[in-house]
Amino acid sequence: MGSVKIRVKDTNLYYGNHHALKNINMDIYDKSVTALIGPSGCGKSTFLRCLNRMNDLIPNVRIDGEIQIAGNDINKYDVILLRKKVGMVFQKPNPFPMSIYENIAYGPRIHGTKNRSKLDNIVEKSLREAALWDEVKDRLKSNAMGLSGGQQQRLCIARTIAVEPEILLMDEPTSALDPASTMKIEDLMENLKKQYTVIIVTHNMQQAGRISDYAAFFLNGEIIEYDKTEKIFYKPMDKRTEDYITGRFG
Ligand SMILES: Nc1ncnc2c1ncn2[C@@H]1O[C@H](COP(=O)(O)OP(=O)(O)OP(=O)(O)O)[C@@H](O)[C@H]1O
Repeated sequence: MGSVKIRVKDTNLYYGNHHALKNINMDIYDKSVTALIGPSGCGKSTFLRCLNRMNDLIPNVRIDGEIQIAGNDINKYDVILLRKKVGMVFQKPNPFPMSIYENIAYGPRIHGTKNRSKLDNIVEKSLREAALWDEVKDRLKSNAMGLSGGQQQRLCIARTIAVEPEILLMDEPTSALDPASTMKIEDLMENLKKQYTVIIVTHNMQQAGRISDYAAFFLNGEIIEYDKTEKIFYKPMDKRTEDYITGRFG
């Protein structure tokens, strides 16, 4: 377990009049996987989007409180740099309609790396870290849209890693994938957490149990319980957590 990487203080979020996140306080640890769990509509994705200020793009959103990364208020960052530091992988793989190589090289180029051999190195390193290199090394020039869904999702992970983030946000990254691809991504998480702070939204309780170190149970915009995953799963303090974990609702 690492030190506190993200500190969320007294955070509320409103979509117009709808109070979607209620007084969230949470320390998220470096070099570990934190799972956000809870029934549909409880605010997990909204919370994830707070961490890289993606909610700023949605009209009529109001956020108060403070979120710090390594002690610094995220509102004080340049938003482009914040999103480089805090990468995001979405539910549906969304590769760019260009070659596998270009998908990975795109971000580093935008951030100023022009040298071809440096880019080659970044592409190889990122694809290796995302456990995709061996499958694609002979067809880096092929269009990424020709990859399988599971390969596309690992490509999206590689693309995120390529700009050297510190934090990886994953919003149900395996829910559109078959079981074999899901296992590959779960295996990958073990390695990713050695380098990054990983935060994952998942509806799959087995998955949360297998891959996360910490779990936060959300309900109606509140965090009901947040602790080591073992504790949340085997000795929850709150009856509502227990009911959710054991499948009584949600
Ligand atoms: N752009 C938006 N505008 C208005 N309300 C929104 C918006 N996005 C989400 N909401 C509302 O905020 C609440 C929380 O939604 P959110 O998507 O964060 O939940 P979730 O826990 O991620 O759900 P799911 O598990 O179904 O993805 C819901 O009531 C939802 O309808």
